[in-house]
Amino acid sequence: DIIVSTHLHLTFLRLNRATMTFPMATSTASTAAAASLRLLPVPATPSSRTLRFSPILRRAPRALLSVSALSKLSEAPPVPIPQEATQTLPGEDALPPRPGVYGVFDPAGDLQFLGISRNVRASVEGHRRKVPADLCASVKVAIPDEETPDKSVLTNAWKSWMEEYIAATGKAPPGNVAGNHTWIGPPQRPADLRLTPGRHVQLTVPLEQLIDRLVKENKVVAFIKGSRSAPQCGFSQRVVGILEAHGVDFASVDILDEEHNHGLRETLKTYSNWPTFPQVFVGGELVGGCDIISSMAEKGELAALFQK
Ligand SMILES: N[C@@H](CCC(=O)N[C@@H](CS)C(=O)NCC(=O)O)C(=O)O
Ligand code: FES
Repeated sequence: DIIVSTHLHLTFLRLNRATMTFPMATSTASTAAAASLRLLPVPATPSSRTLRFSPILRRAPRALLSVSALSKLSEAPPVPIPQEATQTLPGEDALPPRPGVYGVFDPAGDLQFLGISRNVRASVEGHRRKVPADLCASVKVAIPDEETPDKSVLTNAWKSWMEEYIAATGKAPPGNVAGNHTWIGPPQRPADLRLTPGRHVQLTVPLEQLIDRLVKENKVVAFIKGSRSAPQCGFSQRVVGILEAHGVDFASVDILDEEHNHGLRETLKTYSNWPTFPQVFVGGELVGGCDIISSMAEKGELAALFQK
């Protein structure tokens, strides 16, 4: 339910605080701290749009629905989060199950993470379970007036809080810095490719033809034992590790997946004239298996190979 992406580059928008409008896509003011950040993309919205955000005021749930300016991060009231997972979270007035932005603070009051969520309450609950308790002592929340706000409304509110924090401290919250997976976990790996939809579907073309198309349509393909996220053999695991460490954008095919790749294990040996797995193809040609890829990596030859 957390929709913050850590893979995309962020450019900050200058915020016109007098009118509380965000001149969209007009400014790329980035700070030194922002340069080291890889956070949310700037949504391509053509014109200015007015944000209507209100702070969560404890014991004043109606304030949620009033139309007022987005509270500043520094001024939003903190909602304490009980440390014990068995203790219930503060009420839905303070922590609503609604779309919004939130900042999580450690016991010293330092901001650890700024998030966007379609359900702020559920996200905070999730963090409380997964993140060490000493990072999660209180939360500040801003919920838009609309029940189902546009993603750009949330994104802009998040940016405004982030901008305020960076202006005040010169750095991003630790949990939002690229590579920190404490709060939103590591990026998902792409799924393994499958030659067929399943054994129930009768093939109308020979398997060789499917292999041929697959290795020609995908620049780099690794045929491995097991899936990319859970290789079933040390040789395959090693090759996946090397490709990932080099940031190679590659497709993987599990030759042990008899349901979707039935017959591939033997047919590929004939197709490539290579008796073992893994097999790495680049531009439709077999480069080699584990030994070859490992030695190329050691000699620093992989970058050139994958640039071709
Ligand atoms: N020296 C090989 C090591 C890989 C290997 O020996 N693979 C074996 C065991 S996983 C294999 O694929 N055997 C054929 C088979 O299992 O069908 C390389 O560089 O890739
Ligand atoms: S499956 Fe045993 S060495 Fe690869």
